[in-house]
Amino acid sequence: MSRPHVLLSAAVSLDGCLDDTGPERLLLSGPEDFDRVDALRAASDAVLVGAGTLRADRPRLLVNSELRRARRVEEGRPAFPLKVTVSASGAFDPADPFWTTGGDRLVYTTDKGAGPARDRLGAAAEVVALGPAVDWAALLDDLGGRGVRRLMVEGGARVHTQLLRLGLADELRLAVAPTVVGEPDAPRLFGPGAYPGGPRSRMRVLGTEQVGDVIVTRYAPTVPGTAARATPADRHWLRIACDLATLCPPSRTAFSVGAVVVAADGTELARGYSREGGDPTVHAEEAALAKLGSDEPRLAGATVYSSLEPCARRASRPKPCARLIVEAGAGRVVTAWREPDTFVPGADGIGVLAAAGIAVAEVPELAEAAMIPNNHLVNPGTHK
Ligand SMILES: NC(=O)C1=CN([C@@H]2O[C@H](COP(=O)(O)OP(=O)(O)OC[C@H]3O[C@@H](n4cnc5c(N)ncnc54)[C@H](OP(=O)(O)O)[C@@H]3O)[C@@H](O)[C@H]2O)C=CC1
Ligand SMILES: Nc1c(N[C@@H]2O[C@H](COP(=O)(O)O)[C@@H](O)[C@H]2O)[nH]c(=O)[nH]c1=O
Repeated sequence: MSRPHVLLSAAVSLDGCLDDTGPERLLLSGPEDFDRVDALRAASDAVLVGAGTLRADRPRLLVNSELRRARRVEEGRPAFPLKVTVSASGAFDPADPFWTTGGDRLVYTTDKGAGPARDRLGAAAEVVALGPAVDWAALLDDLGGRGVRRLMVEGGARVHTQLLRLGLADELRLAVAPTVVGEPDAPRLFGPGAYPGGPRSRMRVLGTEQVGDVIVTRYAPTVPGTAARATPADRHWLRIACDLATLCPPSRTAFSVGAVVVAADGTELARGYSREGGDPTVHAEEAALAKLGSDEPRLAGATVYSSLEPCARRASRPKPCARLIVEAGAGRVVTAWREPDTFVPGADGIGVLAAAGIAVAEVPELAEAAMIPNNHLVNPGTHK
């Protein structure tokens, strides 16, 4: 089931605070920036805040522009995005404007929190219990199942911190306001703890703009996931591998494949594609790995992204790519497309990797992109 695109949105002071400690909500954005936020909400299927933000800010979380609401309706969408919140306690005040304005509302909570939440909210919201604890991956799966494609998360600190730490955010859109809060107890955007890749890993900057007097920067995570399910950063690297496949010299007797090797801190180590450099039989993963010394320390724990499942048997070379990956010491493979029977019936590169203890994540949403440069070779009706 596909999860929504998760956009973390926040405004911070120059010292990284989301708010001050006073009773009034601190407006870090100016009018132009609040209008940018309104446009982002209008482009989202759902907007989420934690219960702490509901208590501190009493937000309405509406699309304020009438024109934007009208456009949504013209497109066959509800005027307002779904409003979502998360709570363990289920302690809500039904008089808060979150529950009395806008469109549909949804609460994710624990088995324990569901009773109090239902008692207090009645018909104002649907309450979903996710077990003894709220598991963010399950929450995103559930939203995906409801047709939510774009989720905008508007904080607060604890919610942003968890989504970034878990590698579940596709993008962080951060407005930095020209002000310093200076209070030691003011809430900071990200709390202390371990983040993917550690402090030396760097996100990608997707773009930056000045909006009124704030600077808005868009960041995307780069650190590979660690589990059998692909993360947003994994999909980014795999898209690059699929793009590389389009660079392959054409062939009627071999697949066009792209590969990227990425270290555990999100640094790209090498990339390659089939028949790169005029070698008529070199494979993408082989070409990428050949650019690294066998003593490259970052290979241990690296992830190999390959548009096609690494090969398990080959006629032209002694070692198939699945074996090369095992011998290189990489810990994980992410791939878009299982090898069809076109050239090697029953090839099971994923099986070879799994037998060697390598975690394999498949991203079937990108299979079509991986197939495009191979359309002349495969009949889509016969893919396994
Ligand atoms: N400048 C900006 O852009 C923004 C600023 N803010 C500021 O941030 C501050 C609020 O941040 P914060 O206090 O961290 O609050 P959050 O909005 O992150 O909410 C935290 C609460 O959400 C619930 N929650 C979070 N994660 C889970 C989970 N995994 N399982 C179950 N429940 C969960 C809990 O609710 P419960 O207690 O009910 O169990 C928890 O207490 C305010 O000062 C606000 O003004 C907020 C948004 C944007
Ligand atoms: N203070 C602050 C933000 N706070 C966010 O805006 C929400 C309230 O929106 P509304 O219901 O429309 O008033 C609030 O709950 C919090 O998520 N956002 C920003 O872009 N910039 C800011 O300076």
